[in-house]
Amino acid sequence: MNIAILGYGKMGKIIEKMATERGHSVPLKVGREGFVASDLDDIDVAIDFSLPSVAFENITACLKAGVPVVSGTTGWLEKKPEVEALCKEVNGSFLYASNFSLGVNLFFALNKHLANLMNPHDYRASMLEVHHTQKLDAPSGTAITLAEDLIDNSDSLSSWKLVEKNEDAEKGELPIRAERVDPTPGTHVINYSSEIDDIEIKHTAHNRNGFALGAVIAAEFLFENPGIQTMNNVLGLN
Ligand SMILES: NC(=O)C1=CN([C@@H]2O[C@H](COP(=O)(O)OP(=O)(O)OC[C@H]3O[C@@H](n4cnc5c(N)ncnc54)[C@H](O)[C@@H]3O)[C@@H](O)[C@H]2O)C=CC1
Ligand SMILES: O=C(O)C1=N[C@H](C(=O)O)C[C@H](O)C1
Repeated sequence: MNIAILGYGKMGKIIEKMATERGHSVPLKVGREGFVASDLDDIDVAIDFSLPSVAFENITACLKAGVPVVSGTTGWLEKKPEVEALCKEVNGSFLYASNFSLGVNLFFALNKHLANLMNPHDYRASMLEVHHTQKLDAPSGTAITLAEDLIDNSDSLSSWKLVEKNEDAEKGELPIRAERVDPTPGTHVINYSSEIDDIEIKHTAHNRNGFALGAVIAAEFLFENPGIQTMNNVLGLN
């Protein structure tokens, strides 16, 4: 495939390496200069790992040009319903994931199962995410997915809150703490605490390779399977 990489930063460079190793070409790499519609001629799929402030514009430009888009940028999700509406209107293809690594997608499934198991019991849930200091958004997109899935499987929680200390959350709120420590690629911890004991699950990314490989595999899948897709569909985790 001819892949366009929108956002040629830390992730974009690894995605280029993974895509090339899997036999794809990367004729278009876009940085802060942006792009125009004609740059997308001959592009089969675009992969956007850019900035929260430009992701929406990049994605909608691709969809309007008839180019399928894999979106990994976090921190812009209030506009995702608008993107999905546009995607349907133009009969396009779009796949967003807050995290493309196989390990985190398995961790998402584990989180839902654990939340369901813990639901009837008297434990206080909390979350910690740790990332590098260049990260622009907090909490991470992955933490938001984990929080939404946990809350969906809990009768006592109805929302999440970004906090300095767990005690800053009210009843019914899942506290999420965000720490910024270099060079952390991404760590997520979910803790259930009682007077008697703690239960904890943790995912630690050792590098960014899993995110990049997952994004290229998602692009291959989207090219073959048009429409609005998910990582669960890509990985057969449904
Ligand atoms: N979903 C996932 O699995 C993952 C998502 N991410 C997310 O991907 C995004 C990028 O992460 P990094 O590569 O670490 O950031 P980065 O800051 O290293 O790279 C972003 C790049 O976007 C470029 N850029 C600026 N304006 C642009 C424009 N108009 N169009 C295209 N590119 C433009 C910047 O010059 C920069 O090189 C972040 O939102 C991050 O949270 C990161 C890792 C995994
Ligand atoms: O910005 C990052 O680096 C990461 N962002 C994604 C997120 O916000 O969850 C995925 C991963 O944790 C790395």
